[in-house]
Amino acid sequence: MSASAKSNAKRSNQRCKPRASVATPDKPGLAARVAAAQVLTRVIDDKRGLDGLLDTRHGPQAYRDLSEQDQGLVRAIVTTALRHRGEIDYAFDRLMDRKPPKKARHLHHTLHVAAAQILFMDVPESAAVDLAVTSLSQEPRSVRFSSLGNAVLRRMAREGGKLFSRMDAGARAKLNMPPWLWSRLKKGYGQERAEKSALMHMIEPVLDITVKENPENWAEKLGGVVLAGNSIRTGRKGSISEWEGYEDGAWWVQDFAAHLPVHLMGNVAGKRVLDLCAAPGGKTAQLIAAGANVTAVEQSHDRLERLALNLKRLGMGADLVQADMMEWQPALPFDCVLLDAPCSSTGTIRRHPDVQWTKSKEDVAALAELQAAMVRRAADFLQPGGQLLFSNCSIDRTEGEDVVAALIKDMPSLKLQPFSADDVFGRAELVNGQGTVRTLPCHLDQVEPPEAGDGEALDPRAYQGMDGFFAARFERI
Ligand SMILES: C[S@@+](CC[C@H](N)C(=O)[O-])C[C@H]1O[C@@H](n2cnc3c(N)ncnc32)[C@H](O)[C@@H]1O
Repeated sequence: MSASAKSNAKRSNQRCKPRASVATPDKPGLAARVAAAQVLTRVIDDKRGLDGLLDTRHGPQAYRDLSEQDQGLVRAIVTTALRHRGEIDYAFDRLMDRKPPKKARHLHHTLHVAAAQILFMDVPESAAVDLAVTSLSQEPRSVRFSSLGNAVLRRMAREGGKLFSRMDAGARAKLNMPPWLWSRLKKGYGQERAEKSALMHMIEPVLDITVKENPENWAEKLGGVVLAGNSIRTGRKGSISEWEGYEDGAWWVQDFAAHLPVHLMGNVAGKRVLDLCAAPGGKTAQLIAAGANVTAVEQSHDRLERLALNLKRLGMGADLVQADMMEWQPALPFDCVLLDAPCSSTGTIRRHPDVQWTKSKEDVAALAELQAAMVRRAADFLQPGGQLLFSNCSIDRTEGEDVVAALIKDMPSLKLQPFSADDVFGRAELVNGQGTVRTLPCHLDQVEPPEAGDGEALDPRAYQGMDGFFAARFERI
């Protein structure tokens, strides 16, 4: 071969080298593991939310190309890896003699995907190890780590379970929370409630729904229990569109905690109610079901569309406005305003274990400032004597109690109307000394699981707990 042909062949070989992240999914189960590592990379390194990444229209190509069954496997692996992230790091720290470079991200995420299966899932360990090592050896950035991966994962399969034998459940759960969030919880609510909440984060809960009417009837049909009012804890997880009553719009998914703010507004029948930051519309639906005339304001076009579709399924109507509430101006003041403000969503970690890895204390501080500005703006939309309900799904006091404490000091036109246990179905533990409602994942931990039906038997802990939420009620002077 001539020198120039050799050099052309070399160039062509270089062009043909497999590009980063293209692994040949030639073994059963490999494509799902490759996709799981990609999704985990986007959550941890790019701080992207899991819901968007596991969307069958917008998720990464490697995920969208999978069968429905493999997509389910990816979801299970990634959520397990996120729920147990601290334990997995702890195990690797003890089992690796030589630490790989921090920037070896493909290696890092592939090992986490394998460890989630080995330590916490019902997957044959040999398959989890073999597929991880194949994935490493097919990826140019990681090929040099494949024997290291093989050694550490085999060791994890042999010794991983024993590493935790002397650690109590609370200490294990604490490992799985980023240190900043753990110290906020401990400082805010004490060691016991912080540990119990961390434990709840490790279990995916069953779904709660709110029904338009006949809660007892629906609880029986869906194998659940009535928690209070129209809120039902079903005995189920999974694909809701196949459940009885979904098509007919008899109910919508809403955690017990998320259903409280509208309940706390009292009787809204016949009142003009402004629902700010309204999508996807669980609280809009509650307000309409309670007989209010609702104007719902939402900034995001896509999310407003989703709200409209949700109301359509429920056979409900409201005035829908796409606007930034900080700019919008209504023609007339309202009797009541609900501001369910954007927040860090740290109260929803049980259902969204990515949240604690995508949000930071800087995000919390910025959101708390935004919430304070939003409450001030929301007060302008009320007539004198009108009621403002401010809520969000953060478990950080910075976004709840602290916002309210500052408003009490410097906003004389708003008077806090404290809640009592009677406002929350007699549950005194949900009302704090400030007179605001503070729920935590460790609350509502005595729910009687429904009688076992013929469906999948669930961990009884999946029936306990609730989302973290905050709610404060003001009167406009
Ligand atoms: C926590 S979610 C609301 C959940 C909703 N209330 C429910 O119960 O289904 C917050 C919503 O506020 C919207 N939002 C954020 N900033 C806004 C603004 N300046 N004006 C109007 N909506 C806003 C977001 O797009 C998001 O849909």
